[in-house]
Amino acid sequence: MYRLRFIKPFLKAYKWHYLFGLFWLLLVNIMQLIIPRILGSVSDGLAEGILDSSGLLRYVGIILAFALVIVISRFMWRIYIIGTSRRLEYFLRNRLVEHLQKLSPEYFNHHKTGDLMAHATNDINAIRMAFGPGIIMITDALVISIITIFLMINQVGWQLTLIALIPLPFLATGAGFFGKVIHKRFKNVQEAFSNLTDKVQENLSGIRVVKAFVQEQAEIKKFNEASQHHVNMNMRLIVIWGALFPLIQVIATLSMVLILFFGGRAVISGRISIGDFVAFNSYLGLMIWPMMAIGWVINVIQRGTASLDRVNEILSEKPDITDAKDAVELDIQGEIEFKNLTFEYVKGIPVLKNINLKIEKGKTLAIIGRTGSGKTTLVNLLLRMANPPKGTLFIDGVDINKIKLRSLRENIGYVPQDNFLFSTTIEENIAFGLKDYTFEQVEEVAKIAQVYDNIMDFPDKFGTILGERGVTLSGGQKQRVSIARAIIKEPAILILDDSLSAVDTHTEEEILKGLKKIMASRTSIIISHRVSTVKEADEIIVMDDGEIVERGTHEELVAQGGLYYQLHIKQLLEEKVNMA
Ligand SMILES: Nc1ncnc2c1ncn2[C@@H]1O[C@H](COP(=O)(O)OP(=O)(O)OP(=O)(O)O)[C@@H](O)[C@H]1O
Repeated sequence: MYRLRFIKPFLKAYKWHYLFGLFWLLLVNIMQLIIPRILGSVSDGLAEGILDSSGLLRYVGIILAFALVIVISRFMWRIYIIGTSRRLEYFLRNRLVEHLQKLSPEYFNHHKTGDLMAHATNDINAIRMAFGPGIIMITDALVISIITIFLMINQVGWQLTLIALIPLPFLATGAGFFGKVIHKRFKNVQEAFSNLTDKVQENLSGIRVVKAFVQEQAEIKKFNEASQHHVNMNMRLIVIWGALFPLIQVIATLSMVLILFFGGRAVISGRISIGDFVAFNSYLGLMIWPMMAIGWVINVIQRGTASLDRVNEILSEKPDITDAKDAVELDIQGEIEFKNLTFEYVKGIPVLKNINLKIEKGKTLAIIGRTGSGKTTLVNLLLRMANPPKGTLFIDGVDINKIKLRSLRENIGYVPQDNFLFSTTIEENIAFGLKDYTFEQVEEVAKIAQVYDNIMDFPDKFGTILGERGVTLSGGQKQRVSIARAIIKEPAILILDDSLSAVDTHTEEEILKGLKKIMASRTSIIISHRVSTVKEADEIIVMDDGEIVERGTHEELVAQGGLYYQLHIKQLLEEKVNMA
């Protein structure tokens, strides 16, 4: 029952739906079981010559009435059981996606998107099958076989019933064995499929890299291999399914043959009537379906439980970045302080070492440094995309771990290095997550970010829909839309992580000029590789291998003649060469 812990609330809320559905299902079963008895009586009546036309018509009327009730009942159980299983699918998928949203970026570094997509599709589908068709099959199989056996004994005695049922234990063990193999092979198919999804997803997201490195053929080959593996795994599953059904058929036929022989002899010797024989045969016919269902239902339930285990595993994953119990809502002013901050993603490998830094409210800090020196990690901690150690990072004097995540992130305007844009309109991308905004605001921030004119050149202007990852925009345009998205929030803290790298120095200057007004009243952090981007900042820090190695204003750092100075000279030379 522990397995059901996450879907318990749903099952509780919908128990009456299931019970109501089961009621109709049982009604169908009972009706189906009575019909053979009626057929038996008709046969006897006909054989004994005591049935006239009006009597026959009465029986026809009864069977028709039964058929009508069966039609209505089937409709009802389908609505109530299959319908409820579809609601379960909806409930579980929403719960899963909601939970995934709460997990930290680190979780997604360690779990493939393709796998997670497979959980959200295949696994949830398998759970739905278990809680819809699976429940129907089990009920059918149990109710029909138990009542049928009882009726068979009642009709022709236990000896003949026993003979008819001899093949059944073989069927049960055979189905059990096949169920196990099917489950294993199905798992392999699932894994192969997840691998396939992953490949497609990576290939489409990375299409530019694939093309630029002329790797189309190599990628197609890799995909074909994965695809072939998926087919092979499916073939192995088909083989076992293919063997299962004939086996069930053989066993069912064996029962029929036994009954034909022994039942026929009983009729000849007069121990049972022809009517009994007909009814008994119909009962046996009714038993075949549940028998066949056994093999199928074992598979469905096994798949369902395996899928439920996988989904449970994700749902049990505790989000590691959450609000502390005593977290406070903070109207952030923008003072930031790092105190002796040392941070490591992997134990024993510090990426930031002993960082001491204070940024006064409204000031601008620029960070420059080699790639991998820890610049992005610094802002990741500020956004709490990772947890900084206690007592090392403060905003307005409050330990960042004690600030409610929502109030922290709502007060930070962040332009990430990877400018992800959604496949929606430019306007919606800029106003992302804002409930109240005016179109004028969108236009204004687009102007500040120097992307307004570009947008107005598109036929649909702000209504232009962007492709996946904003493919209709150039790298620089994407960066500027991202900047507009960050500043429309009017955040207390603005962070630009290498956000001007794809624009030329002239546009950069224009953007910085536009941002100056915005930044005057906000605390800003600008990360860049370019001296031209950072030189106006109130303080510049130079990072190297997780440490602050130089700090000061542009003039001070140039005067120091260190790393910053060398970078400055190198970039000045580059500019001159470019202009020449
Ligand atoms: N999630 C992570 N898990 C483990 N190590 C990480 C993780 N993210 C970054 N790192 C490592 O931390 C170090 C600092 O990375 P970071 O992204 O902060 O550098 P950066 O200065 O921003 O580089 P760039 O200028 O290239 O963006 C690198 O050595 C990187 O490999």
